Parts: sequence; C-alpha cells; structure tokens
Amino acid sequence: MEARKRRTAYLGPEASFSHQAAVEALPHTEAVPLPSFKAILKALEESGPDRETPYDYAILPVENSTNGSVVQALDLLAQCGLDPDTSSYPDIEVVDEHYLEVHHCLFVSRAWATEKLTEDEILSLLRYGNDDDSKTAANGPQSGETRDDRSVQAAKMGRLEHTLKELRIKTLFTHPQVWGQCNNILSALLPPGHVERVDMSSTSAAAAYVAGTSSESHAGIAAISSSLAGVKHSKELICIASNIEDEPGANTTRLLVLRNRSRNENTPLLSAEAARENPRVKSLWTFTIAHHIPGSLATTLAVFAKHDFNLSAIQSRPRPRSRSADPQTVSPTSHRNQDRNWQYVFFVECLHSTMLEDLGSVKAEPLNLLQDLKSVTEQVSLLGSWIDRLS
Ligand SMILES: O=C(O)C(=O)C[C@]1(C(=O)O)C=C[C@@H](O)C=C1
Repeated sequence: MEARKRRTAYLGPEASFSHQAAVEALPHTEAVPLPSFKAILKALEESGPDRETPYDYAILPVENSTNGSVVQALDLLAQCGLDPDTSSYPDIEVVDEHYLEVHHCLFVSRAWATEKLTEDEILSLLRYGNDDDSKTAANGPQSGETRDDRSVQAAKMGRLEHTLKELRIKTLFTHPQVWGQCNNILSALLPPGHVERVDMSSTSAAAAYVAGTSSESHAGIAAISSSLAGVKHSKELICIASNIEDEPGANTTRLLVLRNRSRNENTPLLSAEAARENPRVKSLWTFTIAHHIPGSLATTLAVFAKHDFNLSAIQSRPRPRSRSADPQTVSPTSHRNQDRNWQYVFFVECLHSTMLEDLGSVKAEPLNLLQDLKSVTEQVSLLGSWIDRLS
C-alpha cells in the first residue's frame, strides 16, 4: 500500500506567509490551508490515532522581529497543555521552530490601475515591483548609504507618492500583524486619518479580496501581502511597491511547528545525529501562579535556574477564563470578576543543553523540572522542546 503523504495545516488561503513557512519547514508534507489559527489547532487536536486523514503537523506564527508577539496565536497556545480539565488542546505539542524572512508588497487591482495610470506608469510599475533597488524606497536612508543612494530613494518615494495619489487609495486590507511591520511607509504615505485599515484573516485573504473585486468595488483599495500572493493573482493584481516593511532584510517571523502527541507517542523528535550537531535545545512553558503571594513569580523563575534552564524570553497574557481559578474558591469578600479579569498566564522560553540523550531517543521532557514547578505554580505545562534553529 502506498504510504500516505503527511499533511501540514497552515493559515490560508494559499500564498500566505504561513504557507511559505510550511513549505520551507516541512517540504515533504502536503500543506493544507485552514481559515483561522483556531481552526488549525482544533483540526490538529482532532487528529488522533483514529483519524483517517489527519493533520500530522501545523505551523503557527508566534512573533515578529519588528512587531513583537502574535497575540492571537499565544492566546491559543495558552489553552494547550496536558491537563484535559483545563486545556482545550491537551494533545498539542511544539516540536520545532522556523524563522521566515517576511517582505511585504502593496497591491491594487490591475483594472483600477489601468483606469487611473498612464501606460508608461504601468510599465514602470511592473519593473519597479521587481526592482531590487526598491528595497529601501519606502524606508528612508539606511546607515552606510551615500547621498546618491538617498536621492534615488527620494525619487522613488516621490514616484510612489504620486502613484498612490493617482490611485486615490482610501482603504487598506491586510492581517493585523502587518500594520506594525510597515509602520514607516503607512504613516508617511497612507496615514490612518486618511486611509481606513481593514483587518483580514491573513495577508493572502487580503490579496484574494482585492483580486476578486469588481469594477464597482475596486476603486481606491489596496492589499498588503506577499509577493507569492502577487504571483497567484497576477492577472488581477499589480504590485505598486515591494519590500515596504520597516526593516527590509531584517523583518523575520518565527513560527512554531506543532503536532498531536497522541498520534506520535513513540516517534523520536529528532535523530541522535541531528541533536548532536546542534545541541542547544529550547523549551516552552506556560504557568499560572498565586498572584496574592508576594514573590511567587520570582520563586517560580528560580526553579528554572536551579535546573540550569536559561530563560531566553518571558511574557504574559491575560488568563483565559477557562483556566482561571474556580469561582467557588474565590473569597466571597473579593471583587470576584475583577480578580478573575486581572490574572495572567506566563510564557517562558528556555535554552538548555541538558537533554541531548532524551532528544536522541524518545521524548524531550525535563520531568524533574516539571515536577518541581508543580509545587510552586497553580498550573504548569511544558508545551514542547525542540532544537534551537538560531544556533
Ligand atoms: O497573514 C499571513 O500571511 C500569515 O501567515 C500570518 C502572519 C502572522 O500572523 O504573523 C505571518 C507572518 C507575517 O508576520 C504576517 C502575518
């Protein structure tokens, strides 16, 4: 019997950045688009051993080097963890990470551009969109640039300003993560007071929306999406500016690779060779603490240090109600709802090199640390361990 091709769920539709990451990180799997982060986690959670066409992996963006955390993804990760009483996704674990270089393009409908621009302008746009020199056009001078470079950029910026004016851009569509990644050009040429921003479920959904508009609705709208989305919709869209991110060449999104642990109980995460070549391991933990006890966060962090786990990142998110303290146990004199609102889930990421043997064999679970953390936290989950892809 022919072996089933493994499947990776990603935030669709096709040509999103998550799609690109899925293809790069898991090239031997079939990348399958799903409409939201929540749909992705649900589909993976339901991909237990009995499922005939399961998702073997999922890929989820968690942070961007320019704009910080992808909070929608973190809030879902906060609901992962082994305790089925408190977790919506008890079977999901993190098994790898992927760093994706992210470049954004500004697209308008080709039909609208043809109505508003001259033939020469369209031709020059077609060249400009693919012109490597345009990398910094929207981002002002970079260090080490000459006056000549700067005047070329100023000219390009002027041209873009002119194009945007001709096209009368009034509404912009993209994924909410992107606004903060393209802040320079947006505040200079498409400022919020003049241009409405519409959040879409993904950058590729934004491109598909503008590509699908009719002559009644294509006037003055634009999408910020990947160049891949431009290729997919090349008949309907034209790129009017490429590399519009604030830090061209340094705008990176980190995505986590997830899988369903009940399906993979005995599958090694990594070969012993891979672990030996790259012995730095990362792990991701979530925990909640008794906020009313002074020093409880410091006490918890000290446990990581005691076990030689080097904290590389810490952040908190408001605690989902499903994981908040049982209202029955909250003191009747407290402001119950206020107490429950102002509770946090902490996310801690660690670097450590102590689990080489574990990684090479079956599972990377720093069980002793987990045991000790249980005694100082209200709830604690190890979401997964994987090789540090930055080292
Ligand atoms: O909208 C997309 O294309 C996505 O894959 C989502 C996402 C994100 O959530 O961060 C992925 C990478 C970029 O940072 C922008 C958007």
